[in-house]
Amino acid sequence: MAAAVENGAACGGRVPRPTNPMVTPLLTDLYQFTMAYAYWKAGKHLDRAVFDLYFRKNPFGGEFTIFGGLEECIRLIANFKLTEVEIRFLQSAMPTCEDGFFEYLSSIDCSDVEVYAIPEGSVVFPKVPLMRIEGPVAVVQLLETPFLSLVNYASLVTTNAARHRLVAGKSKNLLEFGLRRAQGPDGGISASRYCYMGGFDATSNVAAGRLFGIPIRGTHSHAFVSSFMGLDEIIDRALTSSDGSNKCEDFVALVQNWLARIKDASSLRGTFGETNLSELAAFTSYALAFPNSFLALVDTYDVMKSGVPNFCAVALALNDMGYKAAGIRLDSGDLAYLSIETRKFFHEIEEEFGFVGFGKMNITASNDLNEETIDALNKQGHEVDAFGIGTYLVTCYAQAALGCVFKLVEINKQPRIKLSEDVTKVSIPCKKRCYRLYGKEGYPLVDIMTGEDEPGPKVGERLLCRHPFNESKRAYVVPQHVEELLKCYWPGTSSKLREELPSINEIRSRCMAHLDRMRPDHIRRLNPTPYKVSVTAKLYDFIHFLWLNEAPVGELQ
Ligand SMILES: Nc1ncnc2c1ncn2[C@@H]1O[C@H](COP(=O)(O)OP(=O)(O)OP(=O)(O)O)[C@@H](O)[C@H]1O
Ligand SMILES: O=P(O)(O)OC[C@H]1O[C@H](OP(=O)(O)OP(=O)(O)O)[C@H](O)[C@@H]1O
Ligand SMILES: O=C(O)c1cccnc1
Ligand SMILES: [Mg+2]
Repeated sequence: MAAAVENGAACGGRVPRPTNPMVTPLLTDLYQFTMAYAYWKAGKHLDRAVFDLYFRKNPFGGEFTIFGGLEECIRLIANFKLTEVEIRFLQSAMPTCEDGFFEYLSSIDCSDVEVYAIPEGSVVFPKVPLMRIEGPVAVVQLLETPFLSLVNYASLVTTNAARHRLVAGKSKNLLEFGLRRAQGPDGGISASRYCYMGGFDATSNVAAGRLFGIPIRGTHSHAFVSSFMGLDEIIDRALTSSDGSNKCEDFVALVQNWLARIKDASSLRGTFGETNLSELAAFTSYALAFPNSFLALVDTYDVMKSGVPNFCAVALALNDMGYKAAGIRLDSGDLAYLSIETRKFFHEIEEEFGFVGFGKMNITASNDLNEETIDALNKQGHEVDAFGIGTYLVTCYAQAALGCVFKLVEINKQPRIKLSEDVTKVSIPCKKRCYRLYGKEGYPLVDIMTGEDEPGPKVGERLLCRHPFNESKRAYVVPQHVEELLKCYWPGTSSKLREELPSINEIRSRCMAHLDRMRPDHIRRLNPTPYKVSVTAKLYDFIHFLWLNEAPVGELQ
C-alpha cells in the first residue's frame, strides 16, 4: 500500500501539473463560474461544502468498475490557480459581474480543499463515493466539471481494458492499438495509459510510452508488405550472425533455399504452391532490419498459401544466423481457424527440421476485436497468443460514458439530498465514511456507507447493512476484515497525512489484485451477480427522514 506523506498543502509544489496542458481552471462549464459569482454575491462563497463524486450504474452490462483518473484530479488541484490572462478572459465572458468577484477569483487556490478518495485502480461500485471533496462551495463547484472529465473516461476505458483482460485470460499478451481510432489525440493518450492500468501489457502509442513509461510494441502494416514488388529490390543482402562470428553475404538466397526445403518437406508437400515473392521480399527486408525481433503480418495475400510459408522460410534462415523470430500477426479472416492452421504448420516445421520450440512461435491476432469476439474465439478454440485491440477498446464502443456525477451532500454541516422521481438518482446525503467488509472466504461481501461520526464497522461484530432505498433489502454481516475506502489525497489545512500518488505499475497491480479477490460471479460476463452496496441503519433512517422532510406532500383534487 502507498505510504502517506506529509501535509499536501505544505508540499503542494511537488505534485506535477496535469499531464494534459489543456487541463486548467478554465476547463469547466460556464455555469460553474456563474454559480461561483452568485455564491459570491450572496456572501455564500466561503460556505463549507461537501460533494461526492460517484456513478450510478456499472458499465458494459457488468457488475464492477475500475476507478481511474484520480492522479490527474490531484494534479489539477495541486496547481489550481487562475492566471491573469484567464481572469481577463472571464471578465470579458461575464461583463456584468462586479470587479470584486474577479479579485476573489484571482486569489483562490485549493489549499483549503480536502479530497478523500478510493485508491486509483480499485474495483468500485455504484453509489459509493469514489471521491469526497470538501471546501469553500465556490471553489469546489468549479472542480465539478474537470473532475468528472478526468474520471469518467479514465474509469470507463480502464474498466473496458480490465474486461478484455478477464475474457482473454492472464496468459495472453494484450496490446492496445487504438491511437488512430480514438476520440482525438487526448482520447488516444488517455486510452493508452488507462488500458495499461486496466491490465494491457503494452501500447503501440509512442507518446504514451514516453509520457507514462508504458512498454511500446508493434508489428508492421499491409502497406509495408505491398510496397515491395520483388526480391531484386533488396540491395544490401548481407547479415552478420547474432554472435558476430560469421557473415551471410546473401541472406535472400538463404531464405529462398529454406522456402524450397519447406515446399519439399514430406509433411508439407502440396499444402502450398508458389508463394508471393513480393511478400517474401518484404519479410526478408524486415528481417534484415530487425533480425532480433522479426514479426510478419501474414494476411496480405493468402495466409496459409503464402504468408505463413514465407514467414517460416525467413524464420529458419534467421535461425541459421543465430536469431530467433518473434512470430506472426493475423489481421483478417477467421482468426480461430487461421491460428489453428498456422500452429499446425509451425509444428510441422518443428518436426521436419528438428527445430525445437518452433511450434510455440507467437501468433498475434487483430482486426475489430472486442470482448465478444475473444469470447467466441475461446469457445471455438484458437491458437492466438496475443491480441492487438484498437477501435472497440479505446472508443468504449459498447458504452458511451460512465455517467459519474458530482453531488452536494452537505453544506455548513447541514446534510443535503437531491430528490428524483427515479429512485436510482436520489443522492445519499451527509459527509460519509465508506468501508469494504470481507467475509470468511476472503471475498469482499458488501460496501457500507456510514455517517462521518458513526463508529466504524469492527471485525467480528455483527452489523446490519441496509440497501439505501429499498426497505426490504437488508442483511447482517460479521466482517472478517474491514477496509476503510476513502483515503486522504489532499488534506487542505487539516493535519492529516496525504497518501502518496502511486506509480502506474502499482495502480495496474492493484487493479489486477482487486479483480483476483472478487467472488467470480460478480465479475463473470454473463448475468453477473450484483455486489451489495449498503448504508448503516442510522444513515438509512436519516436519508429517509430527510427525504420526507424535503419532498412536498402532494394534493389530489
Ligand atoms: N472465429 C471467429 N469467430 C468470431 N469472430 C471472428 C472470428 N474470426 C474473426 N472474427 C471477427 O470477425 C470480423 C471479421 O471482419 P470482416 O467481416 O470485416 O472480415 P475481414 O476478415 O476483416 O475481411 P477483409 O479481408 O475484407 O478485411 C472481425 O470483427 C473479427 O474480429
Ligand atoms: O481493428 P482494431 O481493433 O481497430 O485494431 C487496430 C487496427 O488498425 C490496423 O488496421 P488499419 O488501420 O490498417 O485498418 P483496417 O484493418 O481497418 O483496414 C490494424 O491492422 C488493426 O486491424
Ligand atoms: O503495430 C501494429 O501491428 C499496429 C499498430 C497500430 C494499429 N494496428 C497495428
Ligand atoms: Mg483491421
